[in-house]
Amino acid sequence: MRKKQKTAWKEILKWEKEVTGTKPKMSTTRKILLILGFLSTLAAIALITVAVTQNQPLPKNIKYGIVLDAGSSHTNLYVYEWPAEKENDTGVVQQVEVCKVEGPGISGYSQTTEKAGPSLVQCLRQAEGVIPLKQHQETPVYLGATAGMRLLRLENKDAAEKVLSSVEKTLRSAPFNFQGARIISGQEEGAYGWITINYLLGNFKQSGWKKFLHSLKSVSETSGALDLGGASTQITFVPDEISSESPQNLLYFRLYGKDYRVYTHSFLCYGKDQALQQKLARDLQSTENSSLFDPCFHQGYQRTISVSNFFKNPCTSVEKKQFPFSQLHIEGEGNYEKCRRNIQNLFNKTDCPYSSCSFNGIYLPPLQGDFGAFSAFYFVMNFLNLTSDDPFTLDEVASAIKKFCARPWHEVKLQYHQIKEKYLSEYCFSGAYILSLLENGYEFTTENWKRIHFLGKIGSSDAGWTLGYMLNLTNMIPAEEPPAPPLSYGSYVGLMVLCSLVLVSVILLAWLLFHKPKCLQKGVV
Ligand SMILES: Nc1ccn([C@@H]2O[C@H](COP(=O)(O)OP(=O)(O)OP(=O)(O)O)[C@@H](O)[C@H]2O)c(=O)n1
Ligand SMILES: [Ca+2]
Repeated sequence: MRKKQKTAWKEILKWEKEVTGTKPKMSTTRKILLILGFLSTLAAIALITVAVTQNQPLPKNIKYGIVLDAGSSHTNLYVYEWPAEKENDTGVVQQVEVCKVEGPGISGYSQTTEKAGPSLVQCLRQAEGVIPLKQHQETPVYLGATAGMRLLRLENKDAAEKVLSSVEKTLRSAPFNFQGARIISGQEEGAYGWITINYLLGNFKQSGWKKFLHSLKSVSETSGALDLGGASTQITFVPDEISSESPQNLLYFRLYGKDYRVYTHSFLCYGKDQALQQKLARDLQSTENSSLFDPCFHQGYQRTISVSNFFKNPCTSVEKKQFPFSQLHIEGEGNYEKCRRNIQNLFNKTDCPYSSCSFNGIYLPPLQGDFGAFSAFYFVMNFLNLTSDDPFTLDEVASAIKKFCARPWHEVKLQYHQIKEKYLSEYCFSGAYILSLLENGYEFTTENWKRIHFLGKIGSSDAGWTLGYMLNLTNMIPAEEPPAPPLSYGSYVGLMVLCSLVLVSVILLAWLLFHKPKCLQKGVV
């Protein structure tokens, strides 16, 4: 190979000697240019190597946090993780584990309060397996209880305190850093749900073009949050203009250097389980015997409820009445229209002391922007196959629910035998209730219906209040935008490579122009 090359060179020299009649000779300028070119190439290579190696991100230092969502129907334990050095960035915290606690929500332990804490042990063990042993002690653990415990506190304060003590005892005995177990307010629940989805959607901190484009628009580009639980429901959004009519519904946040004026309201007793209880309590008022035909259950479905326990609940106690029977037999009729009319009675639209209201005389400013609807809004719509990316119209949704409600129970049960009977039997009611709440309660129309997005997860994280709660308690959302390098690591390296390539090309071009190899000279080619 080398021999071949040598011969080729000899040939070229010979040919050059023949053409020019002189020995090939390189001028001093060319020599300098050649050396310069060579040195520049070396410099460019060195520059890229240094950029890539010196600025490589350090090995990730992961932090963890645990939040238990003690809901009315059940408790979920969430484990979150984030890179320590990016703590204040938006969208860096993500859910890595969720564990559903066996049995009822903690408010379900009102008769056996000492068992509330131990019910959480299995999920705490699961979290121990996910988080590296050496980080257990530094991992914060929070428990927030929602509407189920708010109701228990109203019904029996002592029992509610005992349940909280029991869960606190268990959480303190876990190897993590216990940070508190408390009942959060409906306002907090709404606000943290709104923070969670906007954090996960990346709506708080914008960079580059997005920031520029958004600065041109006057409206705040956040998404509203609709949360439907078992015992309460929350609506939270940034209205177009805020009036100070109902200060208890307004919250002010400063996040990443921007002010947000947020409207929120939590309706206790309007979660889907308590709404059903309320509906049954009203139906009972006009019942003479122990049988009740219910249009919101499928035809052929039967359920028996105990009347004595029924009115202990603060959501139904106003309807309390003496009945000559202790058991009530409910029989399904499967009639969607009748069910909607029946549910409508839960929303009192007559009195409104403000410029506009949702229902029961509660202030609601005009709806604004997109909404993320999660928890039971998602569970129910997902079951009914109504959550596709190409959104269904309000009419399509109504007719799908109507069709589902009209199906006989034995057929539904056969098709969905894997689904818990409690859930399955109530999807007809829940579908109708969701439409009533959104259409009659909040007054969503055919037009703005398409701005509701039913979502279970955003990325790997569940939509819900827990992430926002942890972000707030760990001070992970700064009020002011933290200073950030103008370029990301990837863009920086890319730019270095591009500049180096341009540099080499310019030098090569200059060399070619000065050197003028024979092949580029006129007449040779
Ligand atoms: N696959 C599922 C899961 C849950 N549910 C129902 O959805 C409702 C709400 O669940 P969730 O959002 O978990 O409510 P909680 O957090 O328990 O209640 P709250 O927020 O009111 O305290 C409950 O009635 C539950 O039975 C459902 O229909 N289908
Ligand atoms: Ca909930």
